[in-house]
Order: sequence, then structure tokens, then C-alpha cells
Amino acid sequence: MQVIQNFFDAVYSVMKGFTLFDLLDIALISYIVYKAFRIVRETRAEQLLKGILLLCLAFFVAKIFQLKTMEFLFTNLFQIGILALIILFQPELRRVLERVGRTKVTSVFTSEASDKHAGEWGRVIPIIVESVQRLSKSTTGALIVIERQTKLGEQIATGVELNAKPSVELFGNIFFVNTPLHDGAVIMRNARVLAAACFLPKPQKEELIATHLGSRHRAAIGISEVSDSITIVVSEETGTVSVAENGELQRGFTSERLATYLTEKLVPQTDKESKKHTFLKGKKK
Ligand SMILES: Nc1ncnc2c1ncn2[C@@H]1O[C@H](COP(=O)(O)OP(=O)(O)OP(=O)(O)O)[C@@H](O)[C@H]1O
Repeated sequence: MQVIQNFFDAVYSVMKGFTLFDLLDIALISYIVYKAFRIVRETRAEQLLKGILLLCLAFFVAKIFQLKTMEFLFTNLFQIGILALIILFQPELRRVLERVGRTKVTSVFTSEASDKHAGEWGRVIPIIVESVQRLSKSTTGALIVIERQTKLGEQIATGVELNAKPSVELFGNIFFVNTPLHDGAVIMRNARVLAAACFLPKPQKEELIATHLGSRHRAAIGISEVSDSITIVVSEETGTVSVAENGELQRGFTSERLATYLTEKLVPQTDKESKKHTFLKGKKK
């Protein structure tokens, strides 16, 4: 009974001094918790979170009924637990921080750099599309990663650095079967072919990926989970063109669709241009 009385006293004392800043505080915390919950739902941390919530519940039950040994045990467990969680979930924490760093607020500071290459991408996209079309026609397996804000230095270091001007012939040569660079992925940065034969990471939840997708498609999903890159995959078996972005693979791209997709992602349109584009689209209908 005393516990309940204390609880209401505490609530009353908090409400007495409640200001607009407290409301802002609550709104911000709610937003952070909501975002954290959404991120946790997409990772293996979901099960763990349920476990922690159960432990917290057990801890409060022990506190209410004054079970001293249980209380002692849980208090110590929580102290070591925080450190253990950081070690166990280091990859997830890293991904979350990377994701935070890629939010639109910070892109205010980086958009200038990406816009600088928009023109170059505009010239290179037709080359990529034509190369992909040829590779698809000849059922030559290919994996092309387009780097955006997240730097892919780790993956580039596993391959052979080229820093070459993109051309249809270059892509054809790189992916030509049994040549030294055909195994692995090409990574493009700032509209140039930076490296070839690069090794990409595996996806986090491999067991959830359709069994008919082989290691090339899985690698494309893997890199798209840990970065904001766009990865084009050409299937060696069927010639099907797929694109991986944000951990998702979309299949069956035609050349037109690929060109539109890449242009939308890599060549930011000015407000004026995009309005004109929408207007023209509307007129065509
Ligand atoms: N982790 C990886 N990083 C980079 N390239 C990879 C990776 N895993 C596989 N590859 C590339 O994919 C090739 C193997 O493709 P595999 O046949 O297993 O995949 P797939 O998805 O079934 O593609 P396909 O439909 O083209 O056969 C390898 O020879 C290599 O070039």
C-alpha cells in the first residue's frame, strides 16, 4: 500500500512543476523510443528486447514483494548486462549510428558534395544501362555497387583499385567469365569505376531470403543493408536484372526502368525541374 502511496506522491510532485520544456522532453523521448523500436524490429535485437522487458518485470515484482536475493541478483545482472549488450550488439549499434548519420538533417551538410557529381552521373547512367543490357543479353553474371553517402572503403580494400572512366567495354571486360576481375563486385564512386573484384558482406537474416537466390544476389542485399548504396545484379543463369537498396531486392528491371530508377536516385532534380517534369507527365496522360 505504501508503494502505491509513494507512487502517487511522486506523480503529483512531478505534475506540480510541469513546464512546456517537459512536454518537449517527453515528445523527443517518445520519438527516439519509437524510432529505436522500429530499428530493433528489423534486427535480431527484437527477441533480446522481449527478454530484457521480462527481466525488468521480474525485477519490479521482486522489488514490490521485497525479495532481497532476487533484487540483489537483478541489480548486479543489469550492471554487467549493459556492457555485455554493447559487446554483443556492436554490429547493430554501428548500423544504427550509421543510419542516424544518413538522416536528412545531416544531408544538409553533404548534399553539396553529392550534387557536384550529379552531372557526371547523368552522363554515366546511359553507359551503366547499356552495359547491364548487354551483360543481361549474354547472361553474364554481374554485380555493380554504386556508392552514395556511406563510404565503402572496407569493401573496396578487398578488391583491385581501378579508378577508371566507365565505359561499356570496361564493364564487358571486367565481367567476362574467367578473367581475373570477373569474380566479385565492381564499386563505383563519384561516377567512376573505383574498384573491381570486391567482396561484399552477407545479409543479416540470410534464412529469410528466398532459397532460389544465390550468393551474388545475397551479397547485393548484404551491402544494401549496411549502406545507402544501390546495387545492380545481373543473373548469370537467367540474365534477370535486379536492384538492391535498403536491404530489399527488386527484380525484373527493363533498361528503361533501370535508367529512370538510377536517374531519380543519383541526379537530384531542382525544384523547378521536378515541377516541370511532373507537369509534363500530367500532360502526357
Ligand atoms: N560476397 C560476395 N561478394 C562479391 N561477389 C560475390 C559474393 N558472393 C558471390 N559473389 C559473386 O557471385 C558469383 C556466384 O554467384 P551464384 O551463382 O552463387 O549467385 P546467384 O545469386 O545464383 O547468381 P546467378 O543468378 O548469377 O547464378 C561468384 O562467382 C562471385 O562473382
